[in-house]
Amino acid sequence: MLPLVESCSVLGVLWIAYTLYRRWTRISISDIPGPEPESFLLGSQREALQSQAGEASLRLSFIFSQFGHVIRLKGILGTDRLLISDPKALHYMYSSGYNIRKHGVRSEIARLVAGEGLTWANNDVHKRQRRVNSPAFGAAEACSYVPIFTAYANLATKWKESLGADGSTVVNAPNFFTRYFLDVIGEVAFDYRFGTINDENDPLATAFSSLIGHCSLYLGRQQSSSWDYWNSCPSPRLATDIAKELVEEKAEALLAGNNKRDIMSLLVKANASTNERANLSETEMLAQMQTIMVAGHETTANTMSWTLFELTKHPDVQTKLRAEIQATGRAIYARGDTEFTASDFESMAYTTAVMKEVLRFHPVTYSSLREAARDEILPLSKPLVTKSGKTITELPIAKNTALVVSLAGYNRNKDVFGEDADKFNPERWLDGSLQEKTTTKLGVYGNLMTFGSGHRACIGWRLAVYEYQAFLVELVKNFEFSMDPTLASKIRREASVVMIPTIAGEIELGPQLPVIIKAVDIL
Ligand code: HEM
Repeated sequence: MLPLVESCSVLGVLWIAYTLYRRWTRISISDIPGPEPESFLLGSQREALQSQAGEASLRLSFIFSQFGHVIRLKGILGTDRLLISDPKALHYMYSSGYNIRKHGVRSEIARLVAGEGLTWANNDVHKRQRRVNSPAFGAAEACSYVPIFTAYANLATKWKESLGADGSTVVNAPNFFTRYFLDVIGEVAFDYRFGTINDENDPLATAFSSLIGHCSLYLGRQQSSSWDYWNSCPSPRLATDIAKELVEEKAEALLAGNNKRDIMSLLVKANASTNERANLSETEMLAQMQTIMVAGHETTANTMSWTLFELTKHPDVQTKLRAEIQATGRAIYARGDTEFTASDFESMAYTTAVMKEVLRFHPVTYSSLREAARDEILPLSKPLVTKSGKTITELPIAKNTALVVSLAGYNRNKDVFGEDADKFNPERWLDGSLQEKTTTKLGVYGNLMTFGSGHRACIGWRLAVYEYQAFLVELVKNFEFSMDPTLASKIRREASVVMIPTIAGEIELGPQLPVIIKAVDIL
């Protein structure tokens, strides 16, 4: 047997030879400009994980704006990956089906958190799962949930009970919204009452309530060992057990001819009418429910928190928004109704503009990781100058190249959203300039990448938009929002699984956004 040193030397030589062979024979992206990595071992990973959400992409996009919106980043052990916010490249990627697939690492994380559901699946399995899920997420279904959204949003008036002598109080927005949006998704998805708003101790709510919010602070920032991470997570087993009972209950209701409209009942129904080879197994069905809970509550909850943050910074926007909400409210009253409907929501141009601007400026899912399933050529919107001085309009990439899609970077691309794309300005959605600028269509809402694009775009986006609007309308109708300026400057866009507000220096305290609220006289 060879002594250890000699064995290691042989292995080392083989590894170097293999690396050189790969370098000579494969398409290389090493000529694409990018920042110097912090070290060979970590590449730019630490910067990407420790800086604020989207910051790396926004800053780097700015630095390399003369080269276009594709940047090479170093991963661990010298591996290359591309950070992309170029509209044409993204359009190509998102219309390439599974040739540009979800990255294996992201699929694995999705499997650990939510099981083998939609966010985990790839290729034919994803296609099959998506087909069964789709009927539960159509436009009509989303509209039918508006009364539920409005009823829960109404409960926010409870804040009035805690106003102090000066007529104001401070609420930590993310804590509040996480509980509210969990209750809403419980009802819409399962027809199940979690009761977290009233601090009822429901076991399923406990299992879900912080699955992303709390755990992802660990996962995203890698501040602790994976052991700490799993210790901090609520029991996925418990969630599965309860989901199992619910699926059985829905199946029995379906057999008894009881047509319920919650997502799980619609899913059970769609599955029952799909032929056996194309339907979901029991494990897959349970994973869908876990997936919907995970994907569908922290996203909307944090979007609502970032909305309040912007409203505190822009009192003028708040005033204009409230005026439109009150005017629409009066029109609803005049026709003899009491609640906003989906078509009332759609008629509110300024409110919609504010929502789109928040979704553009604060995409809570700020990046997405893909990989090329085969050698590809990415078209570019603008010519890119490589490090060796070549100008290219197409970028060849090798099979398995990791592609970091910067949703945040694209949403602030000046070629798409105008020269003031770095500013929060709802008016851009009303002055007509965006339509003229936009050449490449992406996304499912407002040409934004906030809900992703293509065959893996957010399946719950319609539902999310109505839910978001119901809460925005109710809150702005009832309250005025402001913030202590010393705290406002300390708010961080924390790069967790979703973008969470925290306070600089107090990250270990979890999500924080202390907003001062005051009751508004309802006209
Ligand atoms: C503001 C709220 C939301 C935002 C910003 C958001 C964002 C996204 C994004 C960006 C993706 C695509 C990720 C990728 O490309 O890999 C996605 C996928 C997904 N979203 Fe949402 N989402 C929101 C709300 C919801 C809601 C309310 C639900 C369910 C009720 C939901 C369920 C899903 C599911 C199941 C997927 C996976 C789709 C697939 O892979 O086929 N989302 N979401």
